[in-house]
Amino acid sequence: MTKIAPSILSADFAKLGKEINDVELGGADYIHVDVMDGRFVPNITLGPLVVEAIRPTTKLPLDVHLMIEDPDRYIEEFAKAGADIITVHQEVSPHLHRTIQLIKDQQVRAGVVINPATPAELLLPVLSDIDMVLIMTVNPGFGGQSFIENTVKKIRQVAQWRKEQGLEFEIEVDGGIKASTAKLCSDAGADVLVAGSAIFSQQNRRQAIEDIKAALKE
Ligand SMILES: O=C(CO)[C@@H](O)[C@H](O)COP(=O)(O)O
Ligand SMILES: [Fe+2]
Repeated sequence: MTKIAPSILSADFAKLGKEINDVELGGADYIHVDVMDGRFVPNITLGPLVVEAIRPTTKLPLDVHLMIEDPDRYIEEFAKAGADIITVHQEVSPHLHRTIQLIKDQQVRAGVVINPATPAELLLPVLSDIDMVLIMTVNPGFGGQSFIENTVKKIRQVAQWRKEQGLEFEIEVDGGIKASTAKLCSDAGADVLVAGSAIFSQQNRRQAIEDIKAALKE
């Protein structure tokens, strides 16, 4: 069953706990937390203190997407704050095995993210070491951007490698996911769909989540 991970980047930050509760009751599977440093990406969002503050508000896994330079420096802090999954960008992780090990040392699920212009082949050396591959379907930094269709072939490629190698990592996609793009990704092999604006821009979050799930069945 395909999972839905609402991205709180598009939530009302003045009432984050309530927003998280709303999507949890609406059928979300993970809570996706976008951490941006104003360097790797132009935007600045939140840090471990906010992760710690939202941790008690939900039973769902916190899926922490680090869009920061030098992620190794902050992995332990995010883990202690309550992250269940930490994903780091390939583009800022020159010692990827070491970074993955740092995450696993914290008993947290480890994932690697690639930008739309980063070739999927760069994941091959670490595929057997990770719990998640996150394929960006927009350039990271902001919510509400348009889906880049050219990324779908990378989802298919990673899903094929997973099958050939008998691996079990999840494939997550992030950016521009709504009812019309969700099925493309899920048909290509994505197991977890991150959606920010498509869910939080709607008054009825349960309906927004159900609309995405319904589109997968068409
Ligand atoms: O990581 C990011 C953006 O960099 C995402 O998680 C966005 O928050 C997704 O927002 P939508 O494209 O779904 O509005
Ligand atoms: Fe994200």
